[in-house]
Amino acid sequence: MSNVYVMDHPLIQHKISYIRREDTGSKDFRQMIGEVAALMCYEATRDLKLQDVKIKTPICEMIGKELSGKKMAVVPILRAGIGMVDGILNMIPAAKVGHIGLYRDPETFEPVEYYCKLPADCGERDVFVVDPMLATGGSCVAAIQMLKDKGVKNIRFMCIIAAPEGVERLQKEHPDVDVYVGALDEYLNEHKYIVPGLGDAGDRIFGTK
Ligand SMILES: O=P(O)(O)OC[C@H]1O[C@H](OP(=O)(O)OP(=O)(O)O)[C@H](O)[C@@H]1O
Ligand SMILES: O=c1cc[nH]c(=O)[nH]1
Ligand SMILES: [Mg+2]
Repeated sequence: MSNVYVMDHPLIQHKISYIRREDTGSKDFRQMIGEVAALMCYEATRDLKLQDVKIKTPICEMIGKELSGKKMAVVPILRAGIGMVDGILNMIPAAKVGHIGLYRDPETFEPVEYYCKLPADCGERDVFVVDPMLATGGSCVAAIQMLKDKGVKNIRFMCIIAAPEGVERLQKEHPDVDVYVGALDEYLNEHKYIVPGLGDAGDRIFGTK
């Protein structure tokens, strides 16, 4: 079974409360989503492997450390996932970026695929799938399956707010995928929105409602 890490860092909690507020406008919402993503990326990369490297400072030679693992890619689930990309690239500038377009059908709540463009070598990369919201889990389960179908083996999923129902489904359908959650909320309402949540993340990032 995969691991689920719920963030307890005070800065992350503080910023999530700010974006939850209904009176936070798109400009601040977008900025905070990026900041939370960067902080979560910092927490979610604690286990990256290091190797020794010989370097020379202006003073002397020394053995330093450098990342030794596989190359990485970040894959946002469109649209809302786009809001997390820059924050993660600030931490991992060499990561490549793939895009998976899914929207949730408002009647059936099932994900509908409309776009997929991934780095050609994504099968050789460790992939972070990112989306601010994990509600029923349908979207992230579908996105992760699309990546596995392209040969990606090491996948992590990062979201800012999750419902327990979605986490359970994701763990059941992809037990090999570790999950990084900014805040674990209470339940889904009759429209499958997360309660208390923050509303529709995509609309709030892009100002479309
Ligand atoms: O876990 P689920 O029940 O699948 O719901 C979560 C999905 O819903 C939202 O996307 P939405 O369909 O609103 O698309 P958008 O990002 O274009 O707004 C959200 O960003 C997730 O992708
Ligand atoms: O609460 C929710 C559920 C799905 N998508 C969102 O943007 N918010
Ligand atoms: Mg949306």
